[in-house]
Amino acid sequence: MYLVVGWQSQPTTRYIFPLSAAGANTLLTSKELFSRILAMNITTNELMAVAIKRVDTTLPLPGYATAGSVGFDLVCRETVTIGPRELGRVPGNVIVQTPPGYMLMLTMRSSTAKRKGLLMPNGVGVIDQDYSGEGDELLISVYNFRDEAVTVERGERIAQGIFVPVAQVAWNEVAEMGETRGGFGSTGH
Ligand SMILES: O=c1ccn([C@H]2C[C@H](O)[C@@H](COP(=O)(O)OP(=O)(O)OP(=O)(O)O)O2)c(=O)[nH]1
Repeated sequence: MYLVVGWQSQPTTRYIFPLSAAGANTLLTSKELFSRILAMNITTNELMAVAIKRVDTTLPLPGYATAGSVGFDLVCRETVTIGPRELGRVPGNVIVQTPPGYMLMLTMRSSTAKRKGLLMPNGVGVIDQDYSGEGDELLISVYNFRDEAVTVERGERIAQGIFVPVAQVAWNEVAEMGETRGGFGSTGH
């Protein structure tokens, strides 16, 4: 038996407490609930420890620019020139052990397209949990959409990494699915 507690202002937030641990048919007072939440160490500023290795230790670790930043800015390890309308790869200087339950997503910083004329040709970079061996430096894929060459300097920050909760699933194959809901604008403007 479980008790699910949610807040209306944040409908996606759910804390689930097995009541059996407290005894069947036991209702918790709000004070007891809050002490359990605190005991679960759910805080907004608790940081997860993640193993990281720098390839070039003379460059700084990637960092969060502000207290509220969700992406950490990668620091480019080498100066790389990308020809007009060409693809390139810029080494991000770090190897990261992404924790179980997460993926590491790489995206461009929003300023990069205008400042450098570079896009990420793969849309977002998906960094697997097992891309964490000695040779597995994060690489930033880039596409130079301008008609002149562009140079990314060593130490420059063009991309960011974001840890995102993910799941692998076990397929449950079925013969039929339910009603379609449409898509691609089927609900109107
Ligand atoms: O922007 C990126 C995208 C990927 N990778 C690394 C980490 C990732 O775990 C690995 C493989 O990426 P992905 O699976 O997207 O590429 P693939 O083309 O399927 O290659 P592979 O066959 O090696 O999986 O390459 C990067 O460093 N930067």
